[in-house]
Amino acid sequence: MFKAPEHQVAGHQARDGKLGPLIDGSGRFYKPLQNDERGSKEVAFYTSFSSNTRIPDHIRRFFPVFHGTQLLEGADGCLHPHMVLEDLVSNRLHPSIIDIKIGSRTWYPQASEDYFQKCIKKDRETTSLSLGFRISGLQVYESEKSGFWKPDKKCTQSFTLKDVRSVLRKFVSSNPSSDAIPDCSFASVVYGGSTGILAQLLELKAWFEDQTIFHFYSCSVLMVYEKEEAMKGKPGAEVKLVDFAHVLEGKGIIDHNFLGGLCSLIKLVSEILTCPDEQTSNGCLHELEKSRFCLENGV
Ligand SMILES: O=P(O)(O)O[C@@H]1[C@@H](OP(=O)(O)O)[C@H](OP(=O)(O)O)[C@H](O)[C@H](OP(=O)(O)O)[C@H]1OP(=O)(O)O
Ligand SMILES: Nc1ncnc2c1ncn2[C@@H]1O[C@H](COP(=O)(O)OP(=O)(O)O)[C@@H](O)[C@H]1O
Repeated sequence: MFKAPEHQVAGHQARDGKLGPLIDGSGRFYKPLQNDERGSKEVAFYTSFSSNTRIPDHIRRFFPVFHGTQLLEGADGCLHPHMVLEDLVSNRLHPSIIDIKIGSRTWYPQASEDYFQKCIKKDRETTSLSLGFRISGLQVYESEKSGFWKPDKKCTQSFTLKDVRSVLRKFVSSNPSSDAIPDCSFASVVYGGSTGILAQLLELKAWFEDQTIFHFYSCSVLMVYEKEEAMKGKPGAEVKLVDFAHVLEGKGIIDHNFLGGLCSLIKLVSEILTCPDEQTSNGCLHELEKSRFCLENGV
């Protein structure tokens, strides 16, 4: 029985008759091929990546395993080709997830004028240009009672640099939805340690300093952890890469756009580990949370 994934934080969603990813509980994630060239480009990337013997195993583990394509019925009732991918969160109960779109430019060389204009507008209006990445979506598990803190798309799209710093703290805090200063309770176990997120990002960076096989435009780093594990001090946070609809051949050139964004993310995560107590203001989050509080409480 196929259904829309419970834990999707960004991207196109299967609802209102529109196509979006599906899962069937078997540990596989079925991503529909978009019907312009994006779908076929992503399949081409997975096919090329899967058979490329120059990708070391310690790097391959950052990518979802690709199991080919399959025709499935979409939300519109018609059959559509889907990429069959490893479901990156199927082994988790309450995954805290953040999707970070890397690169100061999300448009690729040779993109159409319309696509370029659309991307550059988003890059300028978000932190992509200033910071080298933007947060595309997130959910942070808080408790059985309050569930996930999941800012809506409008809020996420308006994150300023200050918000991004704050959200990266909230992501590893036990009080993400509160107006209080994020407590960063899980920073050391999630971001730190020899196998934590910072170590994984540094491993990826080392590869990106060398690899000239691919250029990853508009690709996201997904960071995932489970609060229950973090509370017990158990490592288990993971960094993954998703969305390869705009990957180009690297042609012997370093992917400076991705590498720059990755370095910037590494810097911000490192700062949280060195100064977990630093106070941050929530910017738009404050306002949105205040209005949500007012709505919920009839104020
Ligand atoms: O449709 P939209 O406006 O939500 O835009 C999608 C983006 O959502 P955003 O608004 O930036 O959060 C979406 O971004 P996320 O994956 O959500 O970060 C993609 O950029 C998508 O384009 P493509 O499939 O990568 O070519 C974008 O899809 P297209 O508009 O290019 O179909
Ligand atoms: N292999 C996967 N396993 C689990 N979740 C995934 C996987 N790939 C993507 N997702 C979820 O779907 C979201 C959107 O994925 P993405 O590939 O960027 O789609 P789109 O091309 O529509 O933007 C991600 O933010 C993540 O929450």
